[in-house]
Amino acid sequence: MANMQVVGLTTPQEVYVASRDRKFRINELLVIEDPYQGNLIGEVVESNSYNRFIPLSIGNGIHDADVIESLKHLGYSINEDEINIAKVKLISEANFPVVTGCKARLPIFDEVRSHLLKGAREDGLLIGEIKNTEETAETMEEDLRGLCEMFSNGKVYKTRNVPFFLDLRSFQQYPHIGVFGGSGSGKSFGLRVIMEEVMKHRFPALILDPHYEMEFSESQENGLEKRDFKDVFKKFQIGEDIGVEFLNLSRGDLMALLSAVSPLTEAMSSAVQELHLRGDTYLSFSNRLELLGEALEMGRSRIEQALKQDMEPMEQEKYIKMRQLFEKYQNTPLPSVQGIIWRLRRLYSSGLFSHDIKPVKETMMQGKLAVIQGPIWLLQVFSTYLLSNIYHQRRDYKDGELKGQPSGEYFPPFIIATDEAHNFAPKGKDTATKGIITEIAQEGRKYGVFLILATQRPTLLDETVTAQLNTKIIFRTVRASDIGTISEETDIKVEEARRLPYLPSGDAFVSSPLFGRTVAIRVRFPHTRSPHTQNPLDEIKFYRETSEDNLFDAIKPHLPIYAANFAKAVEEINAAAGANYEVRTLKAALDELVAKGKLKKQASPLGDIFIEP
Ligand SMILES: Nc1ncnc2c1ncn2[C@@H]1O[C@H](COP(=O)(O)OP(=O)(O)OP(=O)(O)O)[C@@H](O)[C@H]1O
Repeated sequence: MANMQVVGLTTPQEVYVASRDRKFRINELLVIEDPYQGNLIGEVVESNSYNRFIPLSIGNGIHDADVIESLKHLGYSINEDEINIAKVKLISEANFPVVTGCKARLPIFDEVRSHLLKGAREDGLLIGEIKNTEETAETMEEDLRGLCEMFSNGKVYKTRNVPFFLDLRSFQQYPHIGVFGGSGSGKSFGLRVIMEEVMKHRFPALILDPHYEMEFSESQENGLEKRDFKDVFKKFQIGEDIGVEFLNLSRGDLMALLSAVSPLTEAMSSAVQELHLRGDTYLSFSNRLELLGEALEMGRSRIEQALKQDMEPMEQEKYIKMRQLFEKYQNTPLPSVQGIIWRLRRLYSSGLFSHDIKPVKETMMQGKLAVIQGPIWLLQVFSTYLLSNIYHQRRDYKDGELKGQPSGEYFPPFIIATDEAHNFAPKGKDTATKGIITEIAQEGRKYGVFLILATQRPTLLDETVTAQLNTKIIFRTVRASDIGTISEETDIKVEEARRLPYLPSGDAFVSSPLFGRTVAIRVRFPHTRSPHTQNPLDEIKFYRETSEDNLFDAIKPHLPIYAANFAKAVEEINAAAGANYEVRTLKAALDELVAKGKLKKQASPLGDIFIEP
């Protein structure tokens, strides 16, 4: 075993450890054998190596002199040996400064189990591995070994480190999770892994998916273990599979929907207040608005005049209705009515009002993941309604149960996840969704409703919400303002914050009150992949090849093709290949097949002939 010793000045929080024959790795845990205080556990936060070619200087130099002095005392020859020095932070503060010169060593698993594993394994979401714990993992029990697959340098392999679990049971105490990281940092992989784990536990969940990437039916090609999630998630497109039932909208819901399209002016809000009536369907509400709009445009005298004309009874009825509306709502400004109308039309044309949220609820009731897809504006509109609806159903059920008078239909605890969370709960701006997300962030715990919010820009996320995210998973972050926010909002150490811009994709720090410190992890390789992982270059190649194959199959029966009967061939080939060639483009495509050697071209007195090679 490597020889390691505490060197230099020590404090109850921090020591330097030196070794001649072992390089220290950042975030590894060490046991410091203090003769008076017993064994103390510390974590390497900085690691340096020196030899005679590199002058010895540590950190800001304060410790130089006494570190060198004590190295000499301990028998190191500063000018000859390689010396490895680690800055080590004690995980729990010691009572006194650590004794200089005392021995340090790598821990066996049982000594550090409580710092690495929390909760029962069967309740854990297996997120990945704890960095630099190989040696300690060797003393770990068999059934904790090699639990997940990792991916590095193009290779997939079983982890050799201690696994990292997030304890699902502890969500009740520390409910919400933030996932932060810049572009390409591994945030989407991370979110995917979390959702896969949630599905493994059959915990009801929904995810808002503005990027159309949360698809779990395709396995990673190079994964070792295949896992099928096809039966435990369901994808819904807003406006196509799901929507909101207009009849069930409260006035508040309706206003939230309209304002999610574009913020409502005060005049518009009060117009909605007046014009939306209990029991309104989309048709009755929109008719009322359209007629009122027309009436306000015409004005009273022109309506009266129109009514004096001879007209069809239907027409007459319309003008009578317009007159009534005019009398009742004449003080409503026309631009407000028009503003509401176009917002309403936008919602209608999205298909939102042609469906309901039943399929989402059913999916969640069955302990599955509902993936909700749509453009971000529509997701905002829809999720406001959806989240309020299911959260309040859960809350009412639970409150009823507590009061001993169960009311309402049962709805299970659930998880809500989203990427681009700063769009749903932005700092300093009101959006339709912000209210409900803040409410869940603050009170969801009581009802077993948990948030997983991912964003590239933690600084743009509403502070109240950020403050409620107990567990934060932090990937590579480059922007100084975001590093600032992260430093303020987590217990991440200065040394770790400094490393944030350089973390490799897939590495992250997890800051969680459950661990009481930041844990450095690498996220496991997901079982499934996003539908966008195909390289655009491959996509083009694939498309070209398949369309060439299709064309070849379609022309085969027509070979040989003479230039003279090209026009006739085009029609038949288009019909057979479902294509849209013209004489000119077909000729070009055939020439390309000739160039590829799939066809041959012969010159003849009647023009070119294409034949099989
Ligand atoms: N846990 C991981 N293990 C191995 N490789 C990873 C891991 N996470 C990410 N990567 C690599 O980094 C790439 C980018 O990761 P990912 O798509 O998750 O980034 P991102 O942070 O979500 O970026 P964006 O926000 O732009 O989508 C992946 O395609 C993959 O090659």
